[in-house]
Amino acid sequence: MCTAATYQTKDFYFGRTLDYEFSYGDQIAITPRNYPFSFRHAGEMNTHYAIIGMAHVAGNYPLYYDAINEKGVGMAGLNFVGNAAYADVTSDRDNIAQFEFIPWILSQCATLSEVRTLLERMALVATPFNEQFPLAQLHWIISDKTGSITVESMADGLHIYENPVGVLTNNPPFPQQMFQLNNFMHLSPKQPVNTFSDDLALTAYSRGMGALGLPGDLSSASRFVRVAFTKMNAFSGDSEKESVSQFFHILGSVDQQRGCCEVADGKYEITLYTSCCNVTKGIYYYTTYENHQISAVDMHRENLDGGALICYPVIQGEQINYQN
Ligand SMILES: C[C@H](CCC(=O)NCCS(=O)(=O)O)[C@H]1CC[C@H]2[C@@H]3[C@H](O)C[C@@H]4C[C@H](O)CC[C@]4(C)[C@H]3C[C@H](O)[C@]12C
Repeated sequence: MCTAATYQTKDFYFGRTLDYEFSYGDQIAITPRNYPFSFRHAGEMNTHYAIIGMAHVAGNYPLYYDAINEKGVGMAGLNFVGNAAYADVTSDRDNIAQFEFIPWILSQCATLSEVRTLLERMALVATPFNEQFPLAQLHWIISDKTGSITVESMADGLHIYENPVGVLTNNPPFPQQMFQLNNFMHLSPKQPVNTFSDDLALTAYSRGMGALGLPGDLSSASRFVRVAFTKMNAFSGDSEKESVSQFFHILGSVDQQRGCCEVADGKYEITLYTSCCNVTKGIYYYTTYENHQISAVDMHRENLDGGALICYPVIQGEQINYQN
């Protein structure tokens, strides 16, 4: 399972948890402006906006999981297994392979409004990267500081939904996730008052009772409600450190601990990494399951006019700050 979220303070933040039982081998990859993209059905693109994100790099190609561009747009792909379906190539569309979707959008859109325009003539097609990497069944959240959309390519076509809550998890399809929030409209960060019955002396005997009923399990539907509640009520100072810290706390609400979600005998899904991008400033912060210290890569500390990928390894292993 995975969860993505946005957060606005002075700057705009975008990130995700990547939950799985194994890692594909990830790196923080910066695609500079003159890296040549060769799209399978949509031609060559030799100059474009710079991109930073988490990727598996295969044959010098950045297979992004989540990324932002230098203009302030963020995008993440999350599992949508059993529901994702990709189209056949047709002559009247921009045919973009599923693995090209993040580069296609982030290389040329400076705003969410430009994303919407580009999506009008795009089809997500079933062209795999290679035999080793078959199609990933995903859906996507795309955001800028003005809002978010969800993109779901299904058997009945490409769906683009406004995403007013700015979060995404996995199944079921997005309209169902949004609808189920109706069931939780009574939740509140404030203490409840007794509306149950005037004839009973019911009291709020503990802090936090306003959110009694918030689902605590790791299912995708429950994580959607939990992260939506946390994000919509999250409050922090607007400095960089306060914002980044608060963002990791928001996604911490859906953290997956090894042992709680068994996917096969003795195999467990865990939060492999959590990212938090300052989209405004082009900084990719992350923590991993084994390393709670926040690490960061700042795209603007690199020469973004280059033509070769710039990659940083994911730093693993707890960094403990001994005080004596
Ligand atoms: C496994 C990842 C999604 C994690 C997730 O959503 N887990 C939820 C599990 S569940 O549904 O709730 O059960 C996805 C996110 C991005 C994906 C990768 C990116 O799409 C980039 C390439 C795309 C290639 O087609 C396949 C390899 C790949 C490198 C993908 C491997 C894998 O499918 C990734 C890493």
